[in-house]
Amino acid sequence: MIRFQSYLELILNLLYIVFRKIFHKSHPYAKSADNVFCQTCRAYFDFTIALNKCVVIFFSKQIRRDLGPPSPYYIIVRSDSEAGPLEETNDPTELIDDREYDTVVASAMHVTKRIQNVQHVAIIQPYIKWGPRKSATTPELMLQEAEALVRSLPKWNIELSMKVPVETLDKRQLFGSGKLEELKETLRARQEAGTPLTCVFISKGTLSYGQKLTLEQTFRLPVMDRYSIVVQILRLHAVSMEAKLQVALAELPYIWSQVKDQEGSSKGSGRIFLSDSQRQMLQLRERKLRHELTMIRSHRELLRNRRRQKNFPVVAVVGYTNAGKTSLIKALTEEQSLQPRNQLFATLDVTAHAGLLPCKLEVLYMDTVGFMADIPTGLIECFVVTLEDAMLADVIVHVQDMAHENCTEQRAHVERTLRTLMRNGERSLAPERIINVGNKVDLVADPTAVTNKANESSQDGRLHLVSSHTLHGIHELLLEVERRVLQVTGRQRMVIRVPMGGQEVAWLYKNAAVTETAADPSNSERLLVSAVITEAKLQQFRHLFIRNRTAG
Ligand SMILES: Nc1nc2c(ncn2[C@@H]2O[C@H](COP(=O)(O)OP(=O)(O)OP(=O)(O)O)[C@@H](O)[C@H]2O)c(=O)[nH]1
Ligand SMILES: [Mg+2]
Repeated sequence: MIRFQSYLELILNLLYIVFRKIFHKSHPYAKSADNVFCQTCRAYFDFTIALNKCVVIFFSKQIRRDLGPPSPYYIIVRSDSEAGPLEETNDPTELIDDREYDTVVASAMHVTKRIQNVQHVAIIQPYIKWGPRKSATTPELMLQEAEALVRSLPKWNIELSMKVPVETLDKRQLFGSGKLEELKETLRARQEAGTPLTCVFISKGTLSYGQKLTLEQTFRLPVMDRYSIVVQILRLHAVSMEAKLQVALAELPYIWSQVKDQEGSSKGSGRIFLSDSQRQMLQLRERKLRHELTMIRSHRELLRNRRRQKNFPVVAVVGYTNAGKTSLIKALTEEQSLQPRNQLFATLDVTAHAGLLPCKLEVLYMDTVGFMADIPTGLIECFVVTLEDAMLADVIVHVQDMAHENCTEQRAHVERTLRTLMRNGERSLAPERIINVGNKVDLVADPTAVTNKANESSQDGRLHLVSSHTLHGIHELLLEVERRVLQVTGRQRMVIRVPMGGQEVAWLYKNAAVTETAADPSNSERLLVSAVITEAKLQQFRHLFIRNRTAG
């Protein structure tokens, strides 16, 4: 493979092109930029992205030999902005079933299509013992969360879990030599005692290429970090094409960071070495994925506008993964098709579910992807598209798992993430838009003590205790949702007296949520219509009917 050693070499090559342009205008081998494969030459072009988005394509040594003339390289330089229209991906499934990509991702992340295969996992939870970078959570809870992640993958068995103190998580070697030898011995002893191990899960956001290489060489087992385990779970749970494409996009920053680490590391090569054509494939893949997701985003926008037109108030249900968001929506809407699962990241698609408030106003509840601490932002960013809908909701219900030991930390993490998301969004995180819900109280021995503690640390008002299983507190929560929806959307409940059989009733049915009609006991020609109506619609009603009537 040929690489430019210096700018001087590049300049010489550019001069060479000019020279060729003048004297040899149409060389048969000089193909246009994006033409990666040259059939005529029966060989490949090496290509790379270099210097200011310039795509530089040049022939390999082999081709130069075939070409004969003593010229150095043929290069074609073209700026990215000149690139032709993006190849349309008519069938996005091609992006999901791509064998060439599968090889790359399997070697970079150990992520595999054979998720359903049995795995025997050893979990190692590194934690910083003291200092400013010490986690607010205990090592025991961190390990529990790591175990819950592995349990979310069916047929993945936890054979061993350990907590290991470290000074810092960023050293080139995660564990010191002594500790590493100790861990190697523990794993070896387990294997010899008959416990098969197929991989080691180091519960750290992302391991650098160097860290992973050392660990794999020492343990002689594939090593995974949180990012790759979460991607594995997301792959398993992604149902819609949108979710699948988002997961696919979430994998790319990880692969690139490993490649970058590898290039920067003096240690060995070859493990996830990417050929130039594989790099090109990844770049093209990223463009296609972004293109597809942009189309999905505009489709979402369309749906959002339609919903707005229909004037349904929207209530987004957000929270830490496994807190019970799907279960709560099921309890609020009584929709039987919803399937809560005791798995992390069970829900990957934002879905809307219609429900009735006690005043009979129809609202849409949006189920969302759960949050989780220590997940690199690159992974979450891909799901921001789906969360955008949630952030535009009228009211946000933040569900918390009261039975979880780490409830307070989980709550703080979700609040932090919401604030970040809001910063980029159109709407502010005003306290009246947030309802805090403490779920799973049926599992808590002393709910009052838990509530008092939670309310003390709460920034956004009181916590509503519910159980999505026993339905305890659900009616009170519905009343609270109703109060907030009416407040935030400027709706009011009213009883309007209208003529029996007049146009007014039809108009109200069309433009407001009519909850009840009854004959007026004091006037047999009148009807009492109870409705929930926005201020704007009320003005319109007055303008259309009351003013006209007065004028008449
Ligand atoms: N005991 C009890 N279990 C609950 C309650 N609410 C939810 N669960 C259980 O908690 C687990 C997770 O529930 P889900 O509703 O899937 O949680 P989620 O927040 O939607 O999870 P993700 O979509 O994975 O982020 C399931 O096993 C539920 O049965 C509750 O009020 N009481
Ligand atoms: Mg869910």
